[in-house]
Amino acid sequence: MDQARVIVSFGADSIIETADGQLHRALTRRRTGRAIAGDRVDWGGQPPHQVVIERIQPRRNTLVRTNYRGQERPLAANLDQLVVVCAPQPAPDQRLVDRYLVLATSLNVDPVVVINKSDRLDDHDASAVQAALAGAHARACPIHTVSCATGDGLEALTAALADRTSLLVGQSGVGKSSLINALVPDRQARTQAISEASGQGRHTTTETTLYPLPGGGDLVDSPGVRILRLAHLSRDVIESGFPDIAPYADACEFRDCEHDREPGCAVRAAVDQGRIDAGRVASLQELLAERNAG
Ligand SMILES: Nc1nc2c(ncn2[C@@H]2O[C@H](COP(=O)(O)OP(=O)(O)OP(=O)(O)O)[C@@H](O)[C@H]2O)c(=O)[nH]1
Ligand SMILES: [Zn+2]
Repeated sequence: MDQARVIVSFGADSIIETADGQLHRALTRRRTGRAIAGDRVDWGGQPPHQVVIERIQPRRNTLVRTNYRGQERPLAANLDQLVVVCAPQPAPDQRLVDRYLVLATSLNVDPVVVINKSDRLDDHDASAVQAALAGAHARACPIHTVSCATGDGLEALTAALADRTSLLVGQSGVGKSSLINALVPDRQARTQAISEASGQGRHTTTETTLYPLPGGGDLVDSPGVRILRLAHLSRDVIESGFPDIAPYADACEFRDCEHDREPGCAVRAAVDQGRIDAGRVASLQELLAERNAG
């Protein structure tokens, strides 16, 4: 059986890239289940028609989107790295950065931070960005400062992405599309090839898509993950996304302490003593509250 990588999927159809670099539209059998971007699959049939995914290889992890009812939809599989993109504009949002760091923990992947638009980064912006990245500092994440406009820092980032499958996340306008364009020089041709392979003029730009990088590794762009619900995660997973707070949380008097005004709250005490960042605690509280509400 031949092996391939799933590039994008829509319903029961997928576009797969075979070992020889060809893109084919492939069908999934009902018993095989739905393939998603990043899946490694065994396929058979007669390209370019009647290509069938016979088996989806076991996934290392699965990125899921959860709707407000708690229903999960798988978006991408086999991620190695979460690239959190931020920029001086739009102003970085610490709560969102902290949510992405928890997402990385829940997927068991390494977070990497990219500060884009270095060409626009003055001292005032730089300190606002650093403040929002308190969680990245606490977790000792690699941080790459780059500019898609000037090319500054892109070489070092390319090296950090080599041979790994990296999911790009970040708020709207930070430059995720610009980064993909800068790192995947044949992106336009690729998008064209995907739409030709898919036939029927399928609209694939809103679907989670995998882009192979010329220097090895892949980038995953997932518009669906921009709405980030984490209410389905366990308290343990959420807390392990906060290694700077976890030791104090363990010392709170109540196991389900919300680190608000509970007596014997070691987290509050640590904030008062300047040992942990108050913004980080606010992020943790927000996630725990959503969990309790959900
Ligand atoms: N000055 C400067 N502007 C940049 C840089 N990178 C991207 N931009 C600009 O920032 C704006 C947003 O970039 P996009 O790449 O569309 O951002 P995005 O994160 O993909 O946005 P969404 O698709 O809404 O999620 C565009 O006007 C880009 O031209 C950079 O390095 N420097
Ligand atoms: Zn507490």
